[in-house]
Amino acid sequence: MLGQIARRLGQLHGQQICNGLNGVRFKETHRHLQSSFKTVRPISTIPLWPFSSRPRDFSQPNSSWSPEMRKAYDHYIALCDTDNENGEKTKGPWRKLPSYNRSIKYATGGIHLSKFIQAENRLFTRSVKEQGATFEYVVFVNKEEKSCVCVFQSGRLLEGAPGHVHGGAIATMIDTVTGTLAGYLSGPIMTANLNIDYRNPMPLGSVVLIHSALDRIERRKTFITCKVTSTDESKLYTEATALFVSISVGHLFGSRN
Ligand SMILES: CCCCCCCCCCCCCCCC(=O)SCCNC(=O)CCNC(=O)[C@H](O)C(C)(C)COP(=O)(O)OP(=O)(O)OC[C@H]1O[C@@H](n2cnc3c(N)ncnc32)[C@H](O)[C@@H]1OP(=O)(O)O
Repeated sequence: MLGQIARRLGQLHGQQICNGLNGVRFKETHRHLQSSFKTVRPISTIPLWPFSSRPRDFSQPNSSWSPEMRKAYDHYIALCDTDNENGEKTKGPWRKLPSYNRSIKYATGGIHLSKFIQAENRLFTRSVKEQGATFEYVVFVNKEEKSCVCVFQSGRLLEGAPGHVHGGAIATMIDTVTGTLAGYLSGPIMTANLNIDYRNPMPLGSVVLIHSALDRIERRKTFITCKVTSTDESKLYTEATALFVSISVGHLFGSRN
């Protein structure tokens, strides 16, 4: 099929050049030929796949981010790999993970599959288009320490108790961050158990850090601990433990491991 698409594109490409030559005097033909070559790209640069192959990373700074969110982001970005003045890479302990609007996009070839498989589905935390209205977050992992930190800014649509973040929204973020770490360390997983202690109410619109770390791995079980604090870490909002069980992809389609 790809061969057919390539041949068809090749034909169209040739037609465009030939059409440009028809009935045109030499000088004009020459000029036209030049402009044809300027505007018509060589076949090797024409994407054969009709869709964009670069998924959008939703964890990039945007105008809804408060100065505190941006400061925390810049702090961790400075601890990631950087290029120095000589163009050499300096290794940093942290790595920023991209964040897509469907988890299928993390799988090999998933970017393309997501256009066909239940294409309207969206990851819960990335389902609202209005920037800043719900979950603004970015996750950094530290491979050596088997830990991660998420900088999270809650939006106005996440209200629970008046002026404060809904406990379910906090649970969603804890599941997302601990699940991201478990998936990063153990491959495909699902949440089996999540225990949460809400210690202090979290003001709506505030920026917090969600720290997650590996506790232990036992057979198919990955145990993660989690603490949610203010950005200066002086205030503890929430504590949690989570258990993730490794699954085969078949598990998502009804078959047991
Ligand atoms: C660059 C890469 C980055 C990756 C970046 C990815 C980005 C993407 C971001 C999104 C990240 C969102 C992360 C959300 C993830 C969900 O929210 S998943 C949705 C919520 N979870 C579910 O719906 C799961 C429903 N439950 C199930 O499907 C099944 O019960 C489970 C959990 C898969 C386990 O079933 P099973 O495979 O048959 O396993 P089973 O033999 O029963 O148990 C295995 C072991 O676990 C234990 N166990 C099972 N359940 C429990 C339990 N509830 N409590 C205690 N122990 C248990 C068993 O006792 C057993 O222990 P051992 O005998 O080995 O000691």
